[in-house]
Amino acid sequence: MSLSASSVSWAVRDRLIVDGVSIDATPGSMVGLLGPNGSGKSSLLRLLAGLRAPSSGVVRLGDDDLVTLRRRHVAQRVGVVEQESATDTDPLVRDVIELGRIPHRRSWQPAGEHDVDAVRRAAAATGVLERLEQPYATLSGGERQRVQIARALAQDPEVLLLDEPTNHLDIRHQLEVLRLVRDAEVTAVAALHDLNLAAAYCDEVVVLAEGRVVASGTPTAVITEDLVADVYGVTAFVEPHPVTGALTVVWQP
Ligand SMILES: Nc1ncnc2c1ncn2[C@@H]1O[C@H](COP(=O)(O)OP(=O)(O)OP(=O)(O)O)[C@@H](O)[C@H]1O
Repeated sequence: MSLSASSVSWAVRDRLIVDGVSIDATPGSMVGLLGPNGSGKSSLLRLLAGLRAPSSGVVRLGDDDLVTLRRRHVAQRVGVVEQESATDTDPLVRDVIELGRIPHRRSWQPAGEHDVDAVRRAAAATGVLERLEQPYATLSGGERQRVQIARALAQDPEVLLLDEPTNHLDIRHQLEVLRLVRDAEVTAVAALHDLNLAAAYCDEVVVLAEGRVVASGTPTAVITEDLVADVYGVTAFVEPHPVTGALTVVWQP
């Protein structure tokens, strides 16, 4: 399923946080949102998720304007992994992942066999199967992040929106999570800070600065030494890796 934004803006009081952004995530593709702190990545993801309505412009899920769709219809199709997910109860890991099944159940229905299977599959895919009976609050930061990704996968979404899904993870789990998202049959949009990971896993990247798109396209076309200097204000060397050929960004300290 495609997800697109056309000239989407979002303002708080007089300040435009997202300013006329257009992006197009084609079915099955993985789009990376790049840009410095405060450039509007999380705000844009919330607009794409329908958690906020744009001040102007349109977000479309498939052919439909997101604001016209019922919440449940969206929840059955769009999974969201936000940066911090606080809970005010003390659930087990199993309960947290099972939340992903709620949009697929009638309100009075308890979890069925299909739901239990979906939870186990998502937990196995994210490496948290052994943690299912552990209180969520006692997990490490990286484990919590993987449980949140498991919750979104258990939702069996067609679109997955992820806000810095790798920021707490060790390198093996960073690679595993991005591989999982790329290989899942979903359209994914992920805010990422690591340009090397974005280049390795994204079909397209969109670079934001002060709420506006300053570049978009394939990682190789977009992630250049000039762009890094302009957008992040740092010097980098961008070259194909001598062994793998992958685009590699090395920082000048
Ligand atoms: N509800 C709000 N009220 C006021 N300002 C807001 C609100 N939400 C976001 N902002 C501001 O909008 C700007 C963009 O924030 P956002 O979280 O979207 O950036 P980001 O690119 O995700 O940043 P980071 O990389 O640090 O996570 C920031 O300056 C932030 O302070």
